[in-house]
Amino acid sequence: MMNDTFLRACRGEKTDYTPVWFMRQAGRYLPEYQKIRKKGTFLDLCKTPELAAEVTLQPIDIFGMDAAILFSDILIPMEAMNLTLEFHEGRGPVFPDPVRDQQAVDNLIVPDPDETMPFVMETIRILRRELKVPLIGFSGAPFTLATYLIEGGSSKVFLETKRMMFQAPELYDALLTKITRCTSLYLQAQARAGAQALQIFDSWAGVLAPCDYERFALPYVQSIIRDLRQTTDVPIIYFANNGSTLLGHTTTAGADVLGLDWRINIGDAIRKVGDHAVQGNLDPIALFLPRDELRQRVHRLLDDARDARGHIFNLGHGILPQTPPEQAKIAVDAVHEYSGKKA
Ligand SMILES: Cc1c2[nH]c(c1CCC(=O)O)Cc1[nH]c(c(CCC(=O)O)c1C)Cc1[nH]c(c(CCC(=O)O)c1C)Cc1[nH]c(c(C)c1CCC(=O)O)C2
Repeated sequence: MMNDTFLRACRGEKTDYTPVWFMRQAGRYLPEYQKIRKKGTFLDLCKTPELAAEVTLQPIDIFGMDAAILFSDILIPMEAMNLTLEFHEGRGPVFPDPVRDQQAVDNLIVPDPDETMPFVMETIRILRRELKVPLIGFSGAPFTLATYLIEGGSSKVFLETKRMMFQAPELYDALLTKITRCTSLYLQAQARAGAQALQIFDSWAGVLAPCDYERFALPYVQSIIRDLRQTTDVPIIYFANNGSTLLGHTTTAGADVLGLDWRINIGDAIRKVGDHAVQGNLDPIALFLPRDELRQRVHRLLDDARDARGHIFNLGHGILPQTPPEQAKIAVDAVHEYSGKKA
């Protein structure tokens, strides 16, 4: 029997209880992950379907989340676009050749996802055979992906990205248009392979002024979602991190579900986003609260979200590597018990 509570909540249908999963739920806070990760590099793990599937399943088996998220990374398709991608321990992703001029944009290809990323599609097929909860596929949003390409890795102030927007808007648009096409095809391929929902991560949307978000980030997300609506009916989740001041815009992205970070009260957000389902939004560091306070936090969040047209409990951003696994368990159980899941 398939547990479809998560998919029903995405579509705004009534559910017996509130479904829960955590962004970055497969990862370094789990000793079980560390054990497999030790055998090779992060990119090797992403590209080995049996192992990627195994680490995807770990949090489901350990904590009983209501959805699984494919183990991969938003930057994997950037490699397929013809870029060199490295992960440096302690520093995160690095693109040694940043994309900052016309020639670098011309060098990018729009890859066939089935040919260039067969390991992703194979991981999805393995997972669909093994899972009893829905599988979420994902991508980065074009703006967020572009920041890594233009900056050459992670950034704090995004000077090079904003400089390109403001001083070379045509170059910026050419780059974003290629990333958008790649992402659209990549998500469609994930749905064809068996992904049952798709999440678009816009991790850096919140660094933009609303007028720049509207011009330089939102149209590309809208374009991807329009394409997806032509080819698949899986629910689409759009997570614009640090985006509570952008809700007037993000509601026009075309998604079924809006992901929320923790900087806004979820009840206030629900009043603003009308007929969308919402996903979120516990501060990931609230998982470090003493047990009873953590449980109370979870209860309060569920109370605040009671008028939602669909609520998927999640963190407001990814779970931190330092999180004690037993604290994740307390939160998942609290969501299930308080929202009425039968044992
Ligand atoms: C911005 C971003 C990235 N990747 C991702 C985002 C968007 C979400 C967010 O905002 O957090 C998305 C992502 N990355 C990973 C997943 C797997 C699925 C899951 O959520 O469990 C997902 C959905 C695995 C990962 N992606 C990465 C790891 C750690 C790799 C390791 O094991 O050493 C994992 C498990 C590496 C990664 N990947 C990225 C960074 C900045 C880093 C290094 C920083 C860090 O260490 O947290 C880019």
